[in-house]
Amino acid sequence: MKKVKTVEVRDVQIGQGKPKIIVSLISATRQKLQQEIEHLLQKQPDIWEWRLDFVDVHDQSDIFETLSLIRELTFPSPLIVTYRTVQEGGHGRLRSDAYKDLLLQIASTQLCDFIDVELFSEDVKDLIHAIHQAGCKVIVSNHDFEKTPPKEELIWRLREMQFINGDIGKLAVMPKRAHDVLCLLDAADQMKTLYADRPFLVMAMGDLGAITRLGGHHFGSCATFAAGSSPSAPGQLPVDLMKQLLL
Ligand SMILES: O=C1C[C@@](O)(C(=O)O)C[C@@H](O)[C@@H]1O
Repeated sequence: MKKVKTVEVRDVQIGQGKPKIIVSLISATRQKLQQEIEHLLQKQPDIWEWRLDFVDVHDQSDIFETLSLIRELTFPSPLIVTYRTVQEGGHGRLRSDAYKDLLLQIASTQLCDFIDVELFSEDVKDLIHAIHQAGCKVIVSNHDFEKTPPKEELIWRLREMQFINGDIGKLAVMPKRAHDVLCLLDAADQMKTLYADRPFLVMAMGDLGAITRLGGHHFGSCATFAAGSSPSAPGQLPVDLMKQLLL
């Protein structure tokens, strides 16, 4: 087994100890986001994710003000900003250049710790490098909302995420049968045993995949996503339930 570098943000060590619980914020307005955060603060998630594809990103000064507020309310917990594209199950419709510009603008604000970059985005390696230069860490992600690709493909994607220098890799698939869940967990276990030199996380979505959200850490997953006011992906459980049920 390789030595896994942990990723540290203030006093949160990702890749060590308990799996970190990440709560996804999906409200569409600043006021609702504020209410959502105030409600969730008492549940003490480890990490926050702002799903930027749920808001209108055309007014950038508005986005930066909202980001600044989210940062203030959630600090010192680590904050991830994610703009999930429609190709990967989100609402984001920006074209490639605008997607890259947006992520770089966000990174340069220094108001978050991680930016999510989709593995199959254009010039992904350069984009990751530029985000690093701007002082932000990168979660490289890939989502298949239709199916679970074969195990070898899943391992290839996880390895590629670290090869292109993401700080953390993240893979989400949709299982159609129980065997798909086993396939994902098997891929994670092999990744952990043979290849991983940094943290990664995997999840199978939907009810069938819920077990991967609750017990994925036994197979190498460093964190798990929980729902804020409502789930940002199928199968997410509310934070408090997740805390009670983690296996
Ligand atoms: O990539 C992920 C994982 C996720 O899709 C899930 O299945 O929990 C939820 C998203 O908000 C996050 O960006």
